Amino acid sequence: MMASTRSLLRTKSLISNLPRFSSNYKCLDVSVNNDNNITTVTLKRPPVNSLNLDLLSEISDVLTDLKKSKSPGMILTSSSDKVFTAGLDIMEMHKPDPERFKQFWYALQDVWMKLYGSPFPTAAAINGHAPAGGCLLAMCCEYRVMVQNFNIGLNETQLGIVAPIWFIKTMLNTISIRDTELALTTGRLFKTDEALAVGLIDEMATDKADALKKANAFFERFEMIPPIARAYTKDSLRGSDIEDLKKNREKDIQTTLSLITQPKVQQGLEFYLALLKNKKESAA
Ligand SMILES: CC/C=C\C/C=C\C/C=C\CC/C=C/CC(=O)SCCNC(=O)CCNC(=O)[C@H](O)C(C)(C)COP(=O)(O)OP(=O)(O)OC[C@H]1O[C@@H](n2cnc3c(N)ncnc32)[C@H](O)[C@@H]1OP(=O)(O)O
Repeated sequence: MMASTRSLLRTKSLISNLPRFSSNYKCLDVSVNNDNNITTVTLKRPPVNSLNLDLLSEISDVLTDLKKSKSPGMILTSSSDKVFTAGLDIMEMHKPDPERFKQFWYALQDVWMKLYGSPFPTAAAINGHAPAGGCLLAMCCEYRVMVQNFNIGLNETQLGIVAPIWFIKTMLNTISIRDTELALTTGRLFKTDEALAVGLIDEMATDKADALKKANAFFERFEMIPPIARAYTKDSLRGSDIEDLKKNREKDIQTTLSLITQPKVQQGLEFYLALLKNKKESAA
């Protein structure tokens, strides 16, 4: 084979392996670092990146693309300078239309299964608050770097709701059983330094640039590790949690819908929404 043909074929195979990202994302920026081919996925759904059906569907799509293209790794971050994500969009849970809620919850399950179980390594550069669903996304990643002076945690009980079992398993995969129980029952939000002390995050950063630099450095650990060995090992650790949800997916949707539509839970959400609004009014 002529050298020029070989090089053309090599170029073609490189091109076919490059991640193909839709340019139509409305709530995400997706960029690939030329130095290490790591993809940075930036959440951009102002004001607080709350996770609604649209945003979750886009995250799910990008995770599929990354897996197909055999990406060497992904960093999740936010375009906001104070919120990573405010968690699930409360408006999807307040007086929900049942059909829409089912789609919403299905999309959340999809994101969780794909992110928690991704064969490629993942890191979160947490450059703002990460309550509830925000903490969940960060914990799905394998490594967390968080900018100082923000909050992270599963605070569901503070809203009068209960973190689903797969949220809990994700925290148990991250911190101790004892710390998980204390954190969940009290709905504790940890400041960055407290999160580091308990192991909820791996490193602190001074700002977003520092967080991205440290997150990028994480991937260097895998330079000499065969990706297949890495992926199988991760699956051995996390796969059974994912299988449990796969088996109970429909039941999980139905149970969540029936819990969330309980009048007491709806009243709790209304009260919480009012608190958020009042906070703004009293600050003005
Ligand atoms: C007995 C059995 C019971 C029950 C079982 C019940 C259910 C079980 C089933 C389901 C479990 C569901 C699990 C849910 C997990 C979640 O993720 S719930 C969401 C939790 N999120 C939060 O608690 C965060 C709330 N937000 C904040 O604390 C602050 O907004 C934040 C610190 C993130 C940012 O602060 P700041 O920059 O000052 O912004 P504002 O507070 O001013 O907010 C700007 C506007 O955004 C609105 N907003 C904030 N968070 C959300 C949100 N999560 N969803 C929708 N909207 C949100 C806020 O109201 C402001 O709106 P406005 O501009 O006033 O219109």
